[in-house]
Amino acid sequence: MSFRTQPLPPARLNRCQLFGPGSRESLFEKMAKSAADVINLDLEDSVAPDDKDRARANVIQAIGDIDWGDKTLSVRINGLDTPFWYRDVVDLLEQAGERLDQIMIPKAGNAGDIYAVDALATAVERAKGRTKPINFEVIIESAAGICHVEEIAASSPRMQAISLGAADFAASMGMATTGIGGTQENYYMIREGQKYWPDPWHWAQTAIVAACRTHGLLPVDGPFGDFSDSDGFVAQARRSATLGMVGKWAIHPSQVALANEVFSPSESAVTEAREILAAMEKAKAEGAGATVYKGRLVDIASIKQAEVIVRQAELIAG
Ligand SMILES: CC(=O)SCCNC(=O)CCNC(=O)[C@H](O)C(C)(C)COP(=O)(O)OP(=O)(O)OC[C@H]1O[C@@H](n2cnc3c(N)ncnc32)[C@H](O)[C@@H]1OP(=O)(O)O
Ligand SMILES: O=CC(=O)O
Ligand SMILES: [Mg+2]
Repeated sequence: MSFRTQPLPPARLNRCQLFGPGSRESLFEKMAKSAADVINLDLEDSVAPDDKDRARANVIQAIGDIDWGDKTLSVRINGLDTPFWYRDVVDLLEQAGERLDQIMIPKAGNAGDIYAVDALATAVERAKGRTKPINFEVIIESAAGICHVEEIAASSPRMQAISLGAADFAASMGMATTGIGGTQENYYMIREGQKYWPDPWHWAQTAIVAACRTHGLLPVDGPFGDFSDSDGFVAQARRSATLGMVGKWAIHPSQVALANEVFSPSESAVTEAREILAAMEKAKAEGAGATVYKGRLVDIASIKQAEVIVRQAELIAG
């Protein structure tokens, strides 16, 4: 046990991040009116190379023109291996105004990548007298990224969240699939003639959760490409929530309500968590560190588990 206290992540909702291409401005109002907690206007992989300048200009215009309510507003910039990213950072920070909360850095490979964006963002903020420092969120979606996830999580005080990007991650790892997230047909075990499909994303997710929890960031599950498969989306999201992730991307509006539902604790879970806290209060008053709740052990660790659920319920209640 370390003597350091584990830092809490930013106290804001991140149950669903809705993405839309910066080149499709007809979607922006719809995104703003959605029930997503976070909006990601994309300048990266959903925008064709010839459309990058137009998409950047659209996004800058929309950040100022549209009422985004109390959503966290984020723009995904282009990767550091492209000629586009520095212009994304400079123009966003010089022209987009203070409504922009966050920049999403894709394909981060090590802490140096975040340092580079931090240095540029800091220079532009100082030059322009921007008073609200821009936050960062990062996508882990490469072999290098997952190898260096802990140093990436620790890389800058601007860091708020890390997502798993299943599509690029699969490509970088050389995984034999074109699916984006979810169950993979050929990733199965067999016992007595029965097939069973484990989760190929599990280890990368847990590595991200551990890095995020160590450094007080929000761990987020990325895209689920087959937006016609709502059962598959929910199953993936439930696994992510069970592992400690706080939310999931939506790449289509049909996924927003599903993500919000999975990442909001149910009434019965909140009631049970509150009852566990009450049972432990009673135990403490009686000088005990452990007691029995509904026939099972609860102890001081159970308080921390219950608090995770109650904290999320309180955030949702506002
Ligand atoms: C691997 C990655 O990097 S994922 C992240 C980057 N990718 C993206 O940002 C892609 C985001 N998603 C999209 O671009 C689109 O949803 C697509 C291309 C997948 C599908 O688009 P469409 O064919 O227009 O979808 P569809 O016809 O089902 O849309 C239904 C309605 O939802 C709207 N809609 C579609 N996508 C979005 C969105 N992302 N946000 C808000 N509204 C949307 C449509 O405008 C349409 O509205 P209408 O009923 O008022 O006409
Ligand atoms: O950027 C997201 C991904 O899955 O790749
Ligand atoms: Mg990607």
